[in-house]
Amino acid sequence: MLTNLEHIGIAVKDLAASDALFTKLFNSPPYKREEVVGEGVMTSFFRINQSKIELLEATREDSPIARFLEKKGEGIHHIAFEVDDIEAEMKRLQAEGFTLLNEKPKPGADNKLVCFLHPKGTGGVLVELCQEIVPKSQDDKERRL
Ligand SMILES: CC[C@@H](C(=O)O)C(=O)SCCNC(=O)CCNC(=O)[C@H](O)C(C)(C)COP(=O)(O)OP(=O)(O)OC[C@H]1O[C@@H](n2cnc3c(N)ncnc32)[C@H](O)[C@@H]1OP(=O)(O)O
Ligand SMILES: [Co+2]
Repeated sequence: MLTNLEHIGIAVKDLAASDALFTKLFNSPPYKREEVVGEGVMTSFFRINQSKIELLEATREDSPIARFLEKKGEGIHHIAFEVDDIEAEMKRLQAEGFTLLNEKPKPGADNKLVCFLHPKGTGGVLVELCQEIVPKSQDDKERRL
């Protein structure tokens, strides 16, 4: 089940310059920076109450962000939804005819497992599903309660 709009991803050319711009806009600095090597990105996260904005800068030429910037320039790159069970949701969406861009959940930023849906099948919007990674010990503890 999709439970929440988790974040909006914005592709930027220069993370330092965009951090400064969005800090002014939100009147609040980013709460973290994190590199996701598998995606070829450096991210920066802002929180506005319940809402989260993810800025993404490419760290290599074959990164999806580098390709997007080349073709479309800076701007909204994807929207991400929180899900309670990512594997079940991937199965459901595939059965509904959506194209998954990864067969298995993969590591994202901010302690999440993620999966992307091809924008060609989602009205031209790149959609990310994400599920929080629960530390094994905490998961076990919750099961015992
Ligand atoms: C930080 C980790 C994680 C998190 O935790 O939040 C992230 O957010 S990582 C974000 C970066 N990673 C990804 O985007 C992975 C998924 N993306 C992809 O697999 C590819 O980018 C893609 C969507 C399959 C496109 O790749 P490719 O086919 O190689 O590029 P093209 O440029 O040829 O695009 C084909 C087609 O799709 C349109 N397109 C591409 N990107 C987007 C987009 N972000 N939103 C909407 N549409 C997009 C592109 O315009 C092309 O259309 P046509 O020109 O009409 O053919
Ligand atoms: Co994202």
